[in-house]
Amino acid sequence: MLRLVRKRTTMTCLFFKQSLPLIFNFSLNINTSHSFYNPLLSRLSSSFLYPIQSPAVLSFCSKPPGSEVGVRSVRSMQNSESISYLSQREAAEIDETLMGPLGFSVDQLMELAGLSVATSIAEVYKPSEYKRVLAVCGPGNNGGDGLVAARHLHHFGYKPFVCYPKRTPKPLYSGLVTQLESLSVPFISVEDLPLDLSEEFDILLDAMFGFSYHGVPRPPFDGLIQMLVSLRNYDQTRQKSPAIVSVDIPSGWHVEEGDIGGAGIKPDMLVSLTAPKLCAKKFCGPHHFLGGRFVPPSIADKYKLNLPSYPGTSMCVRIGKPPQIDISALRENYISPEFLEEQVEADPVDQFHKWFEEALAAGLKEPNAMALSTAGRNGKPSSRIVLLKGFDKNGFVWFTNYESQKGHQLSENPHASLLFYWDGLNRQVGRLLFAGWSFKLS
Ligand SMILES: NC(=O)C1=CN([C@@H]2O[C@H](COP(=O)(O)OP(=O)(O)OC[C@H]3O[C@@H](n4cnc5c(N)ncnc54)[C@H](O)[C@@H]3O)[C@@H](O)[C@H]2O)[C@H](O)CC1
Ligand SMILES: [K+]
Repeated sequence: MLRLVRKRTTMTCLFFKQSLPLIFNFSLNINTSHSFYNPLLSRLSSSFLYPIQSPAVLSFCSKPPGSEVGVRSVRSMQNSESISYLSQREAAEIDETLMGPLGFSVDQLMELAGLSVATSIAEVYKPSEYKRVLAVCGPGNNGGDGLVAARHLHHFGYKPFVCYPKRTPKPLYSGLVTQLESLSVPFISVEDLPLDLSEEFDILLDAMFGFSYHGVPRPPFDGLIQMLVSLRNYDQTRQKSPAIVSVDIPSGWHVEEGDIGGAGIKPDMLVSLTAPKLCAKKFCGPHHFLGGRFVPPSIADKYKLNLPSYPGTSMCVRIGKPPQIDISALRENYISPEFLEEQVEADPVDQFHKWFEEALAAGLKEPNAMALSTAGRNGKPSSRIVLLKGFDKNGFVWFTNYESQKGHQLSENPHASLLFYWDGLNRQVGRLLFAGWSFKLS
């Protein structure tokens, strides 16, 4: 268990007098040539080596020393071997108990299940890349989860489509359909589905069958399942094929034995609800999530459920390890407006002010967070994130503990660098070089 201890200590404001100009770095639009970049750099760096004459002490603040105020524990993710799996009978029994003695309604549980599915998808597949979602919904509650998930995905910024060939004539289901229609979510019949699903959709949400499935699939679901199976087979060569996300059970799989025969759906993501069913042991896709954050302790105790805890207010939690990622393949294509030399403010602080206001207006999280790099007498650099507390023509202000590593390093070597990274604006602003720093007041 990792224990994070946050201490409140004497905070002292360090003020760095800006002695040297800012250099603005920005992400390059890969389609645009930025011939202004070098002249701009050379212009800005021409005064780079001027030594500071008299470091000024300008402003300070300090808080009284306090004691430890917060202890937070971080629970490590349980590994998938120790997690509980339910038989088909247990899953049905839990469902009945929840909706009987425990006082839940099916509407409530379905809403929470569908929301869990939508939030799991949003954790892995961003709408900027995986926008078009086809929810293929079956006749039972698994299909209802799919309808609810489609609604939430719409609100999360996806473009959902629904294929719901066997509608259940109950108010719960017709209500879910009406809600989707009121959002103009298109319903597509099986006949109108494109032959090649991969051309039209980025995510295929498999909400056909859950834990009550038996036997072999009857039409039209046999054909729909086959479409998902063949999609995976023939799309191997494509650069990007749609992600298949299964709700609770990969449809067509035996609820306990899994993909008997090996010719079934191979989802990329499985969202188990309440607890994984036995077939989930056979799931070998990269993303296994748990949803359905409504299990009371009496159920957990009775069925000896050993499940990962949900973080914070999340409606879903990953089971097992996240997939291995090829770090070298991580690459964003930054598309930014052109930034021309004539648009640059003469004073770098004015330019910073302009960009800082843009970062604020864009609603970025903590735009005042900046990497502060310092090195002590031994020349070994260290960086950390600190919060900017103010700036003007005279310098940039943040608070730090005088006794901290950075405090010590700055007392030995007054040179430091600041770097702001404003993701969302595709912009980083740095580096600010300083010489001269203030001393604590109290
Ligand atoms: N407690 C929870 O975890 C909750 C889970 N939810 C979801 O509900 C499903 C289980 O729902 P249920 O209605 O019992 O069953 P299914 O959706 O699996 O499907 C039943 C439906 O399918 C038909 N059917 C069965 N076998 C076949 C077949 N071989 N071919 C064609 N049709 C078949 C059957 O006749 C029924 O009409 C669970 O997995 C979760 O996804 C709740 O939403 C919330 C509580
Ligand atoms: K399913």
